[in-house]
Amino acid sequence: MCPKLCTSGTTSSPSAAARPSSSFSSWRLRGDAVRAALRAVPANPAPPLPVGVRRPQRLQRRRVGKRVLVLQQQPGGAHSAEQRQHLRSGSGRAVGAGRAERSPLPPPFSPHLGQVRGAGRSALQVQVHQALPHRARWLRPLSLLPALCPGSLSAARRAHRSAVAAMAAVAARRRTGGGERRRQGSARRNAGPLEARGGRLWAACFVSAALVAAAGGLLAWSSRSAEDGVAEVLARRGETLLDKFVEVPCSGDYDGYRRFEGCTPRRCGRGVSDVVITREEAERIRRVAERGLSLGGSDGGASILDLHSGALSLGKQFVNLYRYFGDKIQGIFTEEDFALYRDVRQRIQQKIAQAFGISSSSMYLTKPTFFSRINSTEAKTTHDEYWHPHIDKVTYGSFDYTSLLYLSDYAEDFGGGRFVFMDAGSNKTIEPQAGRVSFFTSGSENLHRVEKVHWGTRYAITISFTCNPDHGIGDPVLM
Ligand SMILES: O=C(O)CCC(=O)C(=O)O
Ligand SMILES: [Fe+2]
Repeated sequence: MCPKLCTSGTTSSPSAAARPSSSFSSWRLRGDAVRAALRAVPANPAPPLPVGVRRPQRLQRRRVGKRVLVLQQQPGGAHSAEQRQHLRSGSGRAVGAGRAERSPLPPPFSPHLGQVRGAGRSALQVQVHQALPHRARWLRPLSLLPALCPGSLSAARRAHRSAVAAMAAVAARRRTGGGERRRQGSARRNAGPLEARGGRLWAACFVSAALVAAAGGLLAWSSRSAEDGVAEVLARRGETLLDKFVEVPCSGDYDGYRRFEGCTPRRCGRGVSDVVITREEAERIRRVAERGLSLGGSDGGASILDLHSGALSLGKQFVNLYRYFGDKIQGIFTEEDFALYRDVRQRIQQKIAQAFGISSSSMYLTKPTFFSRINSTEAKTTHDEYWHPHIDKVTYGSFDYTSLLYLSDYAEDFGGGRFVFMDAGSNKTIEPQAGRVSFFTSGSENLHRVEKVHWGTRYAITISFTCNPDHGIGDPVLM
């Protein structure tokens, strides 16, 4: 048994010279110790980009029916030069359908910025605006106050002015003595009824405004979870969905790629199932993720671990787990962990094949396949910005079918962090729960994003499939 984590069919092992030397006595090393050790690692020359790796494009247009979707990528693409270097100089464990190739670029969250343009009213309304701060939403109904009771407002203002005048008169009387008494009396007499009337109106108005604010607050509360726009919940946490499937018209995205009949989507859509993977299995996989990610972790809120390439978030960059930890990672993962991964992957693949009416054997696991761990820590680099709307086929190229296996529970382990399909008119959300599998065709018919995580930690694993055998990869295995 190879003590290192390998991908089936590969024989290469990390160069000993490139490994951190002394400080790695245990895989339990975390954070600062790991960072310090890695600083001691000499930089490696960057070989050319692997064949087949798509260079990030700054602007991509996708046609969805009559609508034009413009996707803008952040400057620098998905990875900085430094990050690319780390990964390119990795151990080269990836295997595509039996042929060796170098490690792919890591998967991290697509830092794509979604933006939609369209002709007139038929344009797809992608709601990417920033949510108002929570308190501002509560206050918003108060702006309706003048419209609700303008009369009472002016009466209240008049009453206020009269009261001020009366108080001024009292002060003047104190200053000037009894001569002013008569005038003050009349001022008070004039102010009295007005003040009372205005006060009552003001109180009534205040109460109604408070009611409106409360109702608005309630609305804001319910829509806060959606963060933006109208949302329909496709899968609620707590329910057990057997086989939920919603068909959506395919985009033309697949036309730009070689078609593989019997696999390339002709029928598009999205599905959710809570019975493919058990909660116990999800919890076991989550423990694998926790162990792997405990070796590193992003300074920002989003960390990934790609079992296939070995890409692991560390600070503001990525390192290759296999390269930098070498033999030291033995003990982190067991044979059973990988058998479980394979089993889970197979069952998800079969589920997808069944839902889309294709043969499971025509689909191939593709890269990247990765664990994600998200918390509410502020993003430090664009790689931490997981919440941007994106299309997997644009982001990852080879994807035809995307699946997500959730490993923790929305509203119990974390707040925010729901998955959102960004549809015209009404977004559709999926509330993660441990063991829930969500899958969908990867084209722009399934534009999506993840809500920001407000508290707690969210774990998931992305497992995706391609129809092109050349883009297929083997399951990661412990050899
Ligand atoms: O974690 C999720 O729910 C979605 C992640 C995602 O969109 C992706 O990996 O492309
Ligand atoms: Fe995605």
